[in-house]
Amino acid sequence: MTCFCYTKPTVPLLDLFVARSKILSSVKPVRGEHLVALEQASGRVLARDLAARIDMPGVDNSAMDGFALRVEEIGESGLPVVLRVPAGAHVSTLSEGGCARIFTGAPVPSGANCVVPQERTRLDDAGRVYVDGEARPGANIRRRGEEYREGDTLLTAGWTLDAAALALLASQGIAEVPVLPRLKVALISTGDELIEPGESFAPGQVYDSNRVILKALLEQLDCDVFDLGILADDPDALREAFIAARDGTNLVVCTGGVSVGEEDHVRPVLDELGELSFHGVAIKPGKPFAFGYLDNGSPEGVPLIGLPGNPVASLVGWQLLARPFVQGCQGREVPPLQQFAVRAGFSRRASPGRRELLRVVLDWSGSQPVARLAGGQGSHMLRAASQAHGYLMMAADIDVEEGDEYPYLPAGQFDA
Ligand SMILES: Nc1nc2c(c(=O)[nH]1)N[C@H]1C(S)=C(S)[C@@H](COP(=O)(O)OP(=O)(O)OC[C@H]3O[C@@H](n4cnc5c(N)ncnc54)[C@H](O)[C@@H]3O)O[C@H]1N2
Ligand code: MOO
Repeated sequence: MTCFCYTKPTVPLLDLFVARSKILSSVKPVRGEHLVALEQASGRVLARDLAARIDMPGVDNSAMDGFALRVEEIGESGLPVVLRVPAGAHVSTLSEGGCARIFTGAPVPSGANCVVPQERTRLDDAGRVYVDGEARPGANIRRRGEEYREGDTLLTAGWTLDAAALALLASQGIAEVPVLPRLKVALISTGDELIEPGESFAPGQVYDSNRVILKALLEQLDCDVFDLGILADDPDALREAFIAARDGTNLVVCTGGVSVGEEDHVRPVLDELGELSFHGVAIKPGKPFAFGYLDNGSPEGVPLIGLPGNPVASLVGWQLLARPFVQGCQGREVPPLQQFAVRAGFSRRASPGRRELLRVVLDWSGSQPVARLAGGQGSHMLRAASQAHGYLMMAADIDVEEGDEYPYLPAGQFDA
């Protein structure tokens, strides 16, 4: 008699932080660099350290609209205005016994040692300036090079060129920036039940939500995404797609079909076309996360990340494991997980053998924030995930007690 035995030997699940260091130790940053125009550089990753070309500020200049003068010449009889210095003027010289009308950002004339804001001055009919209150040498003068000097490092290799970084480079007159190549990522959904948003729905079908958000998340990180669409639960289709995906890409990401049922083909096809590194992480949701390599003739192969099909498990697997791997491969610095202690506003039974990442909102109505469940916690329940401010991370096998503190992971850290 043939006996179908579904109980396979249990492979121990990897602890979340062990899985994180394992995947991060596999990072191989993209190589090569090219120049892009500053206005095309938003979100790109800097390929080399960049040094300042000019002192900042480039010249001693005024921090205020007012009058530049010599402190020691301030007296009862006032000072005549002998110069007018708007921003953009050349550096001039202040003659002895006079003061200069000056504007914010304008070069302070040599000889002057203080700028008095106009609100603290009076002007008489003869055009002489009188100072109210104290004036100190150096006041309201931004000194040449006080922020940094020519040759100082401005930004280091691996820096993400966000708005402030671009402004810094523009302030140095830099018009082109050396950046790393974009990471090329192939993206695949698997599942006979999946249909595209916008298509008409029949009971039993499921709209593919994972691919939509993964594409958006990869693009937010400035990856070049090759969207290979939805595949049937069929090993031949998956094999063909993996073979197509491994050529000319730096990474393959797929969702669904990564668990242990006979309709789950990711792991067997990966075993056939490459090598599994690990499969199964002790988190809920997100357990059947898989990481390995597809052979493509190169010594390293192409990394493959298999995310679970359940939508919240896919999102959590992305945020905690896939995203830091992508950042590392892009040449970016990978920040550690941000977490701080927050009180639970509920009690809950622990999940056996897995850390559970509860989707919570923070209630700030009291003196301290309290975490409340954002809604249903099933790994198929996207509504609570969409409304959550973050995750309260429960330890495996330890119940949550209302009023006790637990690590809280703000969701904002997972935004690009
Ligand atoms: N016998 C066992 N069954 C399951 C286990 C297990 O350990 N033993 N693990 C469970 C866990 S945990 C998860 S998570 C899921 C993940 O399974 P798969 O990665 O194989 O995903 P599928 O079976 O293909 O789909 C699961 C679920 O998610 C829906 N889905 C799939 N893809 C998408 C998509 N792109 N967009 C939206 N929804 C998607 C799919 O329709 C299913 O409902 O396995 C458990 N089972
Ligand atoms: O990852 Mo699953 O239940 O842990 O969704």
